[in-house]
Amino acid sequence: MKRGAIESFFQRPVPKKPKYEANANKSSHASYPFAIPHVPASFQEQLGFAPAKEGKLINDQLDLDLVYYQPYIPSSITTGFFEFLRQELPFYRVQYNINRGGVETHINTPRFTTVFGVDETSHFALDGSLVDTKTGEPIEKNRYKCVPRPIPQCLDELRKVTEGTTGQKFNFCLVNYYANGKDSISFHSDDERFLGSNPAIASFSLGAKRDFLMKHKPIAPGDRQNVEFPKGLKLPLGSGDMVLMRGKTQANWLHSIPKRAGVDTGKGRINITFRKAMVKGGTENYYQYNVGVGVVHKWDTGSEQMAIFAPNT
Ligand SMILES: O=C(O)CCC(=O)C(=O)O
Ligand SMILES: [Fe+2]
Repeated sequence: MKRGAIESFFQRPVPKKPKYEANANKSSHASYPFAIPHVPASFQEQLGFAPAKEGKLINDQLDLDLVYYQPYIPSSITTGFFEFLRQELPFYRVQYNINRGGVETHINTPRFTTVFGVDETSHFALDGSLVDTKTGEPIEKNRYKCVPRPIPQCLDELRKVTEGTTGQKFNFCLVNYYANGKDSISFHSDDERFLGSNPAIASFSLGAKRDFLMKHKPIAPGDRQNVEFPKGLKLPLGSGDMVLMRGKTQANWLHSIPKRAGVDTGKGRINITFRKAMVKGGTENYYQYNVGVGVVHKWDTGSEQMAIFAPNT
């Protein structure tokens, strides 16, 4: 053995034992960089008890319509489910250029992202191929520039439970991983036309607690003159919580997860949103901004961080 090799062997961190029993079954698809295990059977069983608490309506402000579940996912599985998803999903750190008022700007998305699903015009057949929703025939080869990915079983089980609770249908699952307090999402609304009017979005939190800020969009002078400008909101999203945003919320409110410094900011947080895209532009948009064209990252259990995924290592 070469000198150095033995040292690095002993210095290599020992992977932590996972907090769950692995499921031997996996979701596989040509579009996945690697197979994604099904949710452990014990988690699946516990998901049957969701929502763990009744949702609280928050609709006492102008144009705001939220249901806040504190928590939605049973607390018995939140830590395990967080660790499972962090370890088993492919993640990306997407970069892109935008043109803001003639100025070309390079954006480094300040969090890890991944996305699964396809808009209403197509769906996945059992063999994993895409078929046209109206005709049931295979879609034309050039329908998408991106390669849509089916929602893996481990997220699809949560989607089904969420559809049951909310009475809404979802065909997309977006996942954010905030590695620490430096990762964030700036104020925005999910009001793209491809979601249709008054979209319902179910947004889950797992892992570290992070503040979710909401503020009303500016009201044009002369518009709604006799209404008081609504106060902002701060929801301290904890592991297992779910916020359902619906009605006029996206059209009128912005939301963000700001950067944070100090205690607890070294811990990771996963956000999962379920949405429904109506047209193919939604599929192109979601893959462009949440998968992109860059390298795949996967959780490294030894160093306990996202690492560039190299097959067969
Ligand atoms: O992380 C969160 O709670 C919010 C994520 C979000 O707003 C989004 O992905 O559009
Ligand atoms: Fe959002």
